[in-house]
Amino acid sequence: MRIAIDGPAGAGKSTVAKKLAGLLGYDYIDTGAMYRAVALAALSAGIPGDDEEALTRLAESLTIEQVWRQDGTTLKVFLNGRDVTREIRTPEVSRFVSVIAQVPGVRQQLTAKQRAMAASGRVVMEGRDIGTVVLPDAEKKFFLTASVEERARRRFLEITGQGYDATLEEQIREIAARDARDESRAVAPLMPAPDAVVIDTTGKSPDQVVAEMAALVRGG
Ligand SMILES: Nc1ncnc2c1ncn2[C@@H]1O[C@H](COP(=O)(O)OP(=O)(O)OP(=O)(O)O)[C@@H](O)[C@H]1O
Ligand SMILES: Nc1ccn([C@@H]2O[C@H](COP(=O)(O)O)[C@@H](O)[C@H]2O)c(=O)n1
Repeated sequence: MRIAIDGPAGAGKSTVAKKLAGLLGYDYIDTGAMYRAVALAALSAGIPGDDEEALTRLAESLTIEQVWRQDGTTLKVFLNGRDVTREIRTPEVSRFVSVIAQVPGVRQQLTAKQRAMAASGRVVMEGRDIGTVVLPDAEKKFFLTASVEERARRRFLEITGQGYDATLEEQIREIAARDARDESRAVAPLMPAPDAVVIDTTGKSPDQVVAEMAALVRGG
């Protein structure tokens, strides 16, 4: 079974996707990490966000690998063989990623790589367009949501918990800006697939959300 999980930033996709994959013994693929790897490579190469040709060539040339340890927590991301797991999460990459994600050629390149990665089945894949574009015939599709304030609060707690400086207002602005770009882009805009189960995670713990999803997966 291929399980697609989509939704906006901070809805809890990675958290529940890892737990669900661990529970089912499935592979886990974080497609946002792949867009982040392209953004990191573009920043390093000094390619601007509006150079669609250079960004597309770059996305085509990169080797992006993910190594998932089925302990329910550990995903490592490698860019051309180098571990970039931490580097792809910097604020600079987070600001740039939804810009390069608007480039149709970049999306085409990454979609092809993602389909190849899911070919074995038994996979939980999360992102923004998995149920609509990457795996439109996935056996189970979920779309997670939560209010902007709730998602920003979660991100704020995560960042400050790691010892970094942040304000809630700045997180609300950043998440709202990313939502706007993801929802309005011409190719593969963020939206639920017509056959996705929509789950509002506001006020629910990750374990509650995973239990809800696992019941739906097992129930067929
Ligand atoms: N149901 C939940 N209740 C409370 N906090 C949650 C819940 N789900 C996730 N979180 C927390 O919210 C933060 C964001 O979650 P996560 O990274 O899983 O979101 P995401 O949808 O994958 O975001 P992004 O698309 O930006 O990667 C994390 O700190 C996580 O621990
Ligand atoms: N299938 C996807 C996945 C991600 N994106 C873009 O990447 C950004 C970062 O994603 P995270 O899940 O790591 O936060 C996201 O804001 C999208 O712009 C995408 O377009 N399609």
